[in-house]
Amino acid sequence: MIRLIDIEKSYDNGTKALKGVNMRIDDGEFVFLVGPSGSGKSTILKLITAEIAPSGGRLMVNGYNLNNITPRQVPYMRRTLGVVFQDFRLIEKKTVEDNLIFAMQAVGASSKEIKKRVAYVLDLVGLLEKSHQRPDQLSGGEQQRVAIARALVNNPQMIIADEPTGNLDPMRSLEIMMLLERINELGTTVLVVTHERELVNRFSKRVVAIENGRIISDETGGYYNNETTI
Ligand SMILES: Nc1ncnc2c1ncn2[C@@H]1O[C@H](COP(=O)(O)OP(=O)(O)OP(=O)(O)O)[C@@H](O)[C@H]1O
Repeated sequence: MIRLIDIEKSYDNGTKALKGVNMRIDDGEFVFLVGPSGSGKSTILKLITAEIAPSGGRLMVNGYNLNNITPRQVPYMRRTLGVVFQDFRLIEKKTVEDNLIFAMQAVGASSKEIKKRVAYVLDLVGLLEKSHQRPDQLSGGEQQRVAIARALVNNPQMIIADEPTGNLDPMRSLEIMMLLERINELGTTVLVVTHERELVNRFSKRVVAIENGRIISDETGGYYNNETTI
């Protein structure tokens, strides 16, 4: 579960990026976070991943209180999150399979666990037959599916996807969103930051809209209409 209570964030140069944000995401939810450029979406994600600290308010992430988390606890907190980026961020020199194996070895998984889990997640994202290819031999949509598999491989409580379809055409974008929906149906909480109005409107999900550092709407299925400037 994620809880932001009266969260404020001011950057060193004085920019007030968040002005009293309250948001709660329960386990098992699927949430779109939308808003115009500069509204504070990335700031929220960076707070959740503990890349930056809030200037005020309280922040809880999957059982960790980020207001007083110790540096030693941060890697454990991050293991509860799987993060997916717009630009995939795969290791280009490693095969698809090796990208996933590397992520599991980093948390000390056994060879037996790795073998089983890697095959399971590659099958889930539909890429089992491409497991020995390198990312540069795959399409953008396939690379994003590898990145999603990697985010899932250590079985996080939550997937955070930051503009996951920003580099993809509409058809591939829809496929990626449907894959995230399926992952959510299997029990993982999903938070997706996106600009893509049409895509959001195809799914009847909770949409949290932020503008100028404040949440202006939080509704299921209904908000993301034409009057909003995203
Ligand atoms: N490191 C930083 N130092 C100073 N100001 C920053 C920093 N990062 C972001 N900001 C400012 O904070 C505000 C919110 O930025 P943020 O990156 O959270 O927006 P965003 O909604 O993610 O935008 P985009 O959709 O363009 O990625 C903006 O005014 C931005 O200029």
